[in-house]
Amino acid sequence: MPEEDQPDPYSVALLLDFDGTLVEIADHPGRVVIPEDIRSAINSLHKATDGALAVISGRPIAELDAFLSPLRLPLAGVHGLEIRGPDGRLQTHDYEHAALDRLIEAARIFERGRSGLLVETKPGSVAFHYRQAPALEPDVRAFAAEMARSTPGAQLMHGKMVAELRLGDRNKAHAVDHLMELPPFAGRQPWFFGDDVTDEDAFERVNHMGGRTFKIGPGDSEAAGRFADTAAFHRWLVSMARACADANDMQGGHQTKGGNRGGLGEHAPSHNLGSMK
Ligand SMILES: O=P(O)(O)OC[C@H]1O[C@H](O[C@H]2O[C@H](CO)[C@@H](O)[C@H](O)[C@H]2O)[C@H](O)[C@@H](O)[C@@H]1O
Repeated sequence: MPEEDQPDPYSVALLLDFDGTLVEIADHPGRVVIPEDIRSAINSLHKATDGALAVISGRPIAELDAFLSPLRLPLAGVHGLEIRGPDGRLQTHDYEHAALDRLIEAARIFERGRSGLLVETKPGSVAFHYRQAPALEPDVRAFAAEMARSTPGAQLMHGKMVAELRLGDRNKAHAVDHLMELPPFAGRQPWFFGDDVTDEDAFERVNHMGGRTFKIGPGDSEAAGRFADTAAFHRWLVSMARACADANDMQGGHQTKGGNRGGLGEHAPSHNLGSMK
């Protein structure tokens, strides 16, 4: 890995997508599992960066908390509609609740008799998962497009085996903007990691901010860097966390600039931080 691809925990903010990035894609949204070494690496890197690590996901914050427990991290949920900053304060962007009720009602009717279709309802959003019935894709896309046309303020997004209708005019770029204005994120270089088309808004924004962007897996992307798959990203994340822990041990776990980060010391070489392969 080139030296410039090795983050210095003192100066970067790590922004991580959840599905396909921190967890492997599963056949059902409720069946994802966060590997213990990844939970532990996230915890170490959250400390090493003085708290400048956040998860930015399409899932609601309550679900992310449940999967990540006992970690309690800065989070952006439902593609930026919900944000919980480092101080623990939750902010929710407004949307028309009556419009969501109408979307849910129509979705439930559409779902009837379509075996394998999963309708997921979230604050400000309805998602139609067809992973268990891929033949439904054209039908789902046509229905979701029609609902988007007939619902003022609805945005249609296509993710991995899912079509999603969102209200509230937010996307992951807004989440990046919001978090990067807050300490300890402010003033750091954002590094964003994601696997899906729903991460593209954030890739563009982070590129524009002079940050680093990494796409996980195949597919066209605005991201400048790439990991072959989720497993490759996990190896890199774990090696980076280990390097931070080793650097901290070398310092005897002493207080470093900004507190006891459990991270690399001010003068530690950045090439300790592992490889992307
Ligand atoms: O922004 P993310 O953290 O990547 O979340 C995107 C969506 O992830 C979930 O759906 C996806 O993952 C499921 C589990 O692996 C998979 O079964 C599904 O096909 C994928 O689309 C989640 O259910 C959605 O709410 C998120 O928006």
